[in-house]
Amino acid sequence: MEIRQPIHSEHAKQLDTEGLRRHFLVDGMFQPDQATLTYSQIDRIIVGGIMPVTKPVTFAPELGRHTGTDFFLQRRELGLINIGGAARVKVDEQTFDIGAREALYVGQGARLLEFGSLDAANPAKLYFNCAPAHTAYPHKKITLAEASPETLGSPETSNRRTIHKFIVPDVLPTCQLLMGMTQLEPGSLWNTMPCHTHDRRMEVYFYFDMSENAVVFHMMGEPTQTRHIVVRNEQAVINPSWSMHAGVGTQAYTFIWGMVGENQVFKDMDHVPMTALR
Ligand SMILES: O=C[C@H](O)[C@@H](O)CC(=O)C(=O)O
Ligand SMILES: [Zn+2]
Repeated sequence: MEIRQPIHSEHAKQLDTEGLRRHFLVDGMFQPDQATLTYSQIDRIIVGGIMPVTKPVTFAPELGRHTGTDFFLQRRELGLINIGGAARVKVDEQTFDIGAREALYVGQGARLLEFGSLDAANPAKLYFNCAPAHTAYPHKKITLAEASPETLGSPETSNRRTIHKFIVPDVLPTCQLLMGMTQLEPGSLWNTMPCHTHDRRMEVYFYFDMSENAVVFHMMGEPTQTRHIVVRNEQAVINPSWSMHAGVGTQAYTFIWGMVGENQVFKDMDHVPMTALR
């Protein structure tokens, strides 16, 4: 498991391209028959990918070595969204079939997790966020139809997109984790612009549905000190609370956002006036 230290905005603004990528970009998340984990000390979120191909991937109690607990989710909750083929996930005695673009919430206290693909030729790709938790809420599958949708933007401003809120208080209770998936309409290239910060929550953006030659210029930094990171298919960016976050692609794309921190109010954002951006 890789550890990322928290970072001050005064340090971040001095970084060059390589430095920004080292601190904020998460790459190579999907490895055959493996789980990959990146632990950010910002709100202690763990970001990762699970791609079972020839055999199931398990989260056995030993994984608790990373968290100093008897088992991995002893004091944590986990949310995942499947961006690949059909998956079967076993959580202790329960079994969940998670199709493409469906989500699963696993509450605190789950000991044994097993992630399998139903078809090795079209393996599941389970992108997950995991955060410290204080109580056990029920495990729950969330379909795309159950995710509370919100369509924003317009073709004129190239930001027409639908925000599918999978893991939010309107859909199910969690300790702190919020997750959703934002899909851009063909020809729309901008996400989250006009942009915002939320000093009370950090956020990770994971981009996918991109062709080999497509890139997203992900914008981050203090609103008056913006920087960009060139992001390719299936890469994620860690956005500290002080950082704005938005992106523009060379083609339409989809991304998963996940947030942890102080509150769970989706609309609790500090909107940045367009005239303030530098
Ligand atoms: O705090 C909320 C997050 O930044 C995203 O939900 C925004 C987003 O998906 C979008 O506007 O495209
Ligand atoms: Zn945000």
